[in-house]
Amino acid sequence: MAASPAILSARRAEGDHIEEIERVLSGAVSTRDSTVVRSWLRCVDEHKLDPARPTEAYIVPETQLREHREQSERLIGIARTGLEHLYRQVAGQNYVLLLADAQGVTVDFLGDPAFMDPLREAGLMLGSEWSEARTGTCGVGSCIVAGEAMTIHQSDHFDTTHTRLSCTAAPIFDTNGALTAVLDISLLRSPQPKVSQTLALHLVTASARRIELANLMARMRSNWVLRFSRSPDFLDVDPEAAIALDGSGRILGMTHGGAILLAGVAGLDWREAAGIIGQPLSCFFDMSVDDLPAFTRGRAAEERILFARDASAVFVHAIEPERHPASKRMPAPILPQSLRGLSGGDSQMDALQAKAAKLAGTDIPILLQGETGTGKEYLARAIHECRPGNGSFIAVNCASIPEQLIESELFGYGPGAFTGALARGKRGLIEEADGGTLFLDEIGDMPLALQARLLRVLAEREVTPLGQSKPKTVRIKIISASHRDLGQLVEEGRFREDLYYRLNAAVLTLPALQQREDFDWLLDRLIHQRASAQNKQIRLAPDARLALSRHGWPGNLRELVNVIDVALSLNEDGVITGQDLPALARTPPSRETLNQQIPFEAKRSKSARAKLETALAECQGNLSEVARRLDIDRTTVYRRIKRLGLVISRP
Ligand SMILES: Nc1ncnc2c1ncn2[C@@H]1O[C@H](COP(=O)(O)OP(=O)(O)OP(=O)(O)O)[C@@H](O)[C@H]1O
Repeated sequence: MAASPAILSARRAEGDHIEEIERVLSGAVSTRDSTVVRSWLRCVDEHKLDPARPTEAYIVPETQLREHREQSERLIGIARTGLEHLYRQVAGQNYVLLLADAQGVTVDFLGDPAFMDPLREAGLMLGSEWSEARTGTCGVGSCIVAGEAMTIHQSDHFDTTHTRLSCTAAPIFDTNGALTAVLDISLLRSPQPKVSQTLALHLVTASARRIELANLMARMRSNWVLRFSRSPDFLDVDPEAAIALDGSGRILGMTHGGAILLAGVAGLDWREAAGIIGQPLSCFFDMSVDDLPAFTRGRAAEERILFARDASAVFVHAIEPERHPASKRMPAPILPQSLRGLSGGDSQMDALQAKAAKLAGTDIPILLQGETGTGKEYLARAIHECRPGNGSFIAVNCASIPEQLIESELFGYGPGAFTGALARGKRGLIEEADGGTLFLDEIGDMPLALQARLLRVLAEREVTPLGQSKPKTVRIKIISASHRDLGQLVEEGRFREDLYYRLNAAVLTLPALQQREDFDWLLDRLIHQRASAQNKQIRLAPDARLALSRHGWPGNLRELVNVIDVALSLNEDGVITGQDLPALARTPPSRETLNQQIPFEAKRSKSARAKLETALAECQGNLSEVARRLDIDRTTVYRRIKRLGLVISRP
C-alpha cells in the first residue's frame, strides 16, 4: 500500500535532518546555534549515536525513579513552589514543566492532565531520562553538559524521534557550585521560528535562579547571606546572585549568579568557581565580616553599594544569620524612608533612629545635641520629611541673626510696629512654619528675654506678632539644636530652666564621627552620594581608608564631606588614594587640638579611647575580658580597636 502524503513528508524531513547532521559532521558551516552544533558532534564522537537509528524516549524503572526522587527530595521540595509559579506564568500555552536531576532523570513534572497520553508518548513524564548520552541533543541533556540555559527547538534535536518538540532548559546549581538539576519547559507543538521561545528562556532562567536562592537560604540560614543586584530597585525583591558566609567572613556557599560574580572579580571562568568556597570575602570585595551589619535592610537599597576588587560596583543586601530558625522572630521596626539612611549599624545611631521615628509623628519638641557638624540639621530635616502634611521646614540660626532682629524675625510684626518696619507688617518665621517644622539651631544663643516668649509659644501654641494684641494659633513641630551643653548654660544662669525642661523632654544626641562604629559604611555612603551627584564612579584605596579612619574628625561629618569633595576633585583614574586627601586627613590632630576644638561629646570619645587602651593593657589583650569590663559586646570592642587604630598586644 502506498504511504500517505503526511508519512512521505515526514520521511523526507527525517532524510533532510540526517543529511544536515552529516554535513555538519564533515565540517560544513551551519546556521544552527553553536551549542547545538557542539552537541551534535558530541552525540557522534562521544556518545556514539547514529542519527539514522532513532530511539524511543526512555523511562527508568519505578524502583530507580524512587531512588532518584529520594536523592533529590530536598531540592524537589524547594523547587516545587518555583515550578508551580512558572507553570502559572505559562498557563494555557500547553507547556509542560520538568525538573530533572543531574543524570537527566525527570524527578518532578507539571503538565495538563488533558494531554497526558501524547505527553507520555513523547517522553514528557515523570521518570523519563533525558541525558544527552541516551537521547542525543535535547534541552535537559545538552543543558547538563554545557551548564548553561538553552532552547533545543524542533530539528535542533539530534534524534528524529524528538524533532516535534521544543525544549527550553536552565541549569540549577548546588550551593557548592555543582550542577544539581535542570528546569525544563517543553512544548509538544510550537511555532516554527525558534525566537518564539525567547520568553520561555527568560522565564526558565529566572525560575532556576530563584530556586537556587531558595536552596541557599534553606541550607545556610544560620549564616550570613549576601544578596547582589546590579540595580537597587530589584535588590530586595529579585536579586541576581547570593553567597553565604561563615562567622569569619569565608565563603560557604553561592548561587550560580554568585559564582559568576565572584569568578568575574577574581578573573576566573565560572567553571573554576568551586575553588572560591572557603576564600575570605575580602579577597573579592572591599569589605570584611564586621561591615556586614551596615548592609542590612534597615538602609535604603541604593545606599548599600559595594565595591569589588576589580573596581566594579554592585548593590548588596546582607541578611543576618537566623539564630532560631524554628521560632518566629519579631519583625524589625520599619523606619520611615528619610530616617533609614542615618545609620549603618552604629548602636547609638540605631537607637536614635528608632527614637526619632517614634517622636516624629508627635508634637513633642525635640532637642538635638551633638558637636558641630555631627548632622543635627540633617537629622531635623529627616524628621520633618517623615511627618505627614506638606508644611515647610523653617531653619533659624539663633546665633547668626543679630539679637535685636531675632524677635521680629521669629514673631513677625504688625503694620508700623516700629521705626523701619515694613508698612504692611511681616509674617514671622514661627507663622511661616505653621503646619510644618521650626528648626531653632544654636538655641543656646537665644537671648534670655526671647526664651520667655518662645516658652509661651511652646506652652500655648500661639504667636503674637510685635505691635499686635491678638495671638494667632500655630501648629508646629519645634526641633531645637545646640552643640553646647544646655544643662551647663542653665547652671550658669544663661538659659531658662523652664524652657530647658520643656525642650529636653525628648533629647537626641548625635555621636561624634570618631565614635561611630559604622564609620566605614558612612564613608562609603558619602563617597557614593557625592560622586553620583557629579556622575562619577569612585573607589577608595586601602591607604586612604586607613588614613580617614584614623583621623580625629573634630569637624565631624561636615569636615568629612569637605575632605571627600576635595578628594573627588584631586583623584585620578577614579581611585582616591592617600595622596588625594588634604593634609588634615592624613595627620591625626594632636590631643591639644582636640581639647581646644571639641566641647563635651568628643571629650567623651577621647576618654573612650583612654578607657579602651587601659582595659586592653590590663586584660593583656583578651577581648572578651575587655568587653566584660567595659560592658559592651566583643564585636564592639573589636570595631573600636580597628577604628581607633589600637594595637592588641598579648603577653
Ligand atoms: N547622615 C548624613 N548623611 C549625609 N550627609 C550628612 C549627614 N549628616 C550630616 N551630613 C552633612 O554634613 C554636614 C554637616 O551637617 P549639619 O549641618 O546637619 O550638622 P550640624 O550638626 O547641624 O552642624 P552645626 O552644629 O555646625 O550647625 C552637612 O553638609 C550635611 O549635609
